[in-house]
Amino acid sequence: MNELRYIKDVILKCKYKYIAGIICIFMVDILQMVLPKVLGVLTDKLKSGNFTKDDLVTYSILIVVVSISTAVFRFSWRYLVFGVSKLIEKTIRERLYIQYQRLSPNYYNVHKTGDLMSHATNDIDNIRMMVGQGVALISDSLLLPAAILVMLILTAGVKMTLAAFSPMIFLIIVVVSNVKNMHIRINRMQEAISDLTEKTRENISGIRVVKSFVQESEEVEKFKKSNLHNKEMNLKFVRIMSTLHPFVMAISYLTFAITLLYGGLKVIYSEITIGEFVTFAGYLLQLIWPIAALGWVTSIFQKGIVSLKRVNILMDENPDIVDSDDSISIDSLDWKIEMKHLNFTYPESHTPSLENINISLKKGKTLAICGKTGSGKTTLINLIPRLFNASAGTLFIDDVDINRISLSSLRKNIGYVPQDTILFSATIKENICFFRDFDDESIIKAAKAAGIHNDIIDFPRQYETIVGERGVNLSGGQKQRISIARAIIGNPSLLVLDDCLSAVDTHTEALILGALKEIMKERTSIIVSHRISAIKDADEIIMLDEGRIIERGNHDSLLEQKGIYCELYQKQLLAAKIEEEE
Ligand SMILES: Nc1ncnc2c1ncn2[C@@H]1O[C@H](COP(=O)(O)OP(=O)(O)OP(=O)(O)O)[C@@H](O)[C@H]1O
Repeated sequence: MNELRYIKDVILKCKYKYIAGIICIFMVDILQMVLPKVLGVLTDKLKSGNFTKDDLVTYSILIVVVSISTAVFRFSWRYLVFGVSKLIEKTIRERLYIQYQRLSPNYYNVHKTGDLMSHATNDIDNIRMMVGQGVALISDSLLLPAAILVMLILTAGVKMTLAAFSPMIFLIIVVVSNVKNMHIRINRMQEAISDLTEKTRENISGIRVVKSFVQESEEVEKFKKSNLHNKEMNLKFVRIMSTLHPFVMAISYLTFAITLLYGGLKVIYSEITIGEFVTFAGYLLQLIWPIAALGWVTSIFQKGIVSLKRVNILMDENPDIVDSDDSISIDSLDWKIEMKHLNFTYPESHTPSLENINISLKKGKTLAICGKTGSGKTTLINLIPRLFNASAGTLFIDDVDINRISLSSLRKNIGYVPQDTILFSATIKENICFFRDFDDESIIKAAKAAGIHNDIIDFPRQYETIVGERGVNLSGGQKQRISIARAIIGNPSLLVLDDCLSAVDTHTEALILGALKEIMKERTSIIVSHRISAIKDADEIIMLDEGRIIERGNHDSLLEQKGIYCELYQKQLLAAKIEEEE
């Protein structure tokens, strides 16, 4: 079964446990055959008046032994089969997580987070149910009726057994004809829960925006719609199961009725004894459970297969940004960056986001990128750590085509501060180190350079303060500065700051840039900013507009050009003056 391709190795590794578990289920089923037989023999003995005290003791001991053995085998199969299912669950969850790390950033642009989260929760639960409960139930549903069938034939012959089993043909027809329908409904149920997860995630992460735009009731309405859709999808599935279950139960009782009629007649005509009839009826009563479980098993397997298919699609996905076959690892790069006639269009877009970009940035120099929102600044710098791939022959680091440099050696050398600051639920120290090994001295040095050290030592637990939902609430500017400390602590060869000082005031910005100057002196740097004050000291400044460089030079030469840069500078000067006067 190709659907099992990502868990086949774990199943094979645990095959002996699985087999032992199934043997234990079989033993439970065999032991269940003893009680009806004992009841039948006792009935015949009582009727014939041959029942002795010795019989009483023998049969009582037999029943106790059977009960204890059944309990031991029940415990064993649960321990073995559920143990395997837990291991499969853990392995597939781990593999999924590794796959999330492998996939390229663009994958996350085109797939909903709710969908990805639902793979890691609902789908994995369904797979665990299938390989645990599902396997146990299906074994029971096949082995127990098989054992019962043998015992029935031995007790009352083939004819009576066939008569009792005949209603089951309908059962098989109904279950088989519903399988496709169940598959479709389960798929829709999974899609509905993914949508609901996405809505909840979006609302929680955007709660501040929702509140500031007074959109709470609209959000509740949107959620109610999605919740209702989820309920309807679930109800459609429940409807199938609700018709299936009573039908299954009716079939089991019909089986029992046929037995009573047919078996009763046989007793009347003395073809079988009352004891044999009691045994036969006892076996048939035991048949009710596996028949009833059939609907449940079908649903567990259907859900598991749908979820496996969904997870497999994600696992089959290959990242589009990988090391090339001839990739080279360079750790001591000079970090001379060159872009030659570089054009870039996003995979899902038809309009280019960058056109004919030519840049030459030498080691130790600073390039500043300025431009209106949407002009292509972030796109340009995202090409350097290869978050997106530039076309071959357009982007070079130290004269080596970037596509030939191994991803890890490239990214390890870049200190990147993104526009959106992300801090993890951990201590400030861990957020700066980002789980790499640095001594306290380096951490403090980086924090000082990022202008956040004084803020940190004011917190009661200083560097051990937990940030995030359960910890201290940091201001936007504080988060940005921790993010800068994280980027510079590793002593990167290239420092990339993507508009990361937007949340601090111009005074703090000047302080941070002053401290960073020392660090930037030794390495190549790229700063993206809307504020002229943040970029005016750069060796080269480029102005982007609709993906093209429209002006370039240093601060003085750009002012002389009296173009857009100069206009922006005048506007910002005026705004600063007004602010000061106020
Ligand atoms: N993942 C993406 N897929 C498709 N188009 C994108 C994607 N990201 C950005 N774009 C488009 O590329 C263009 C440049 O966007 P980019 O984010 O680089 O601008 P920016 O100058 O950094 O803007 P801002 O100052 O607002 O951050 C825009 O037209 C934007 O809509």
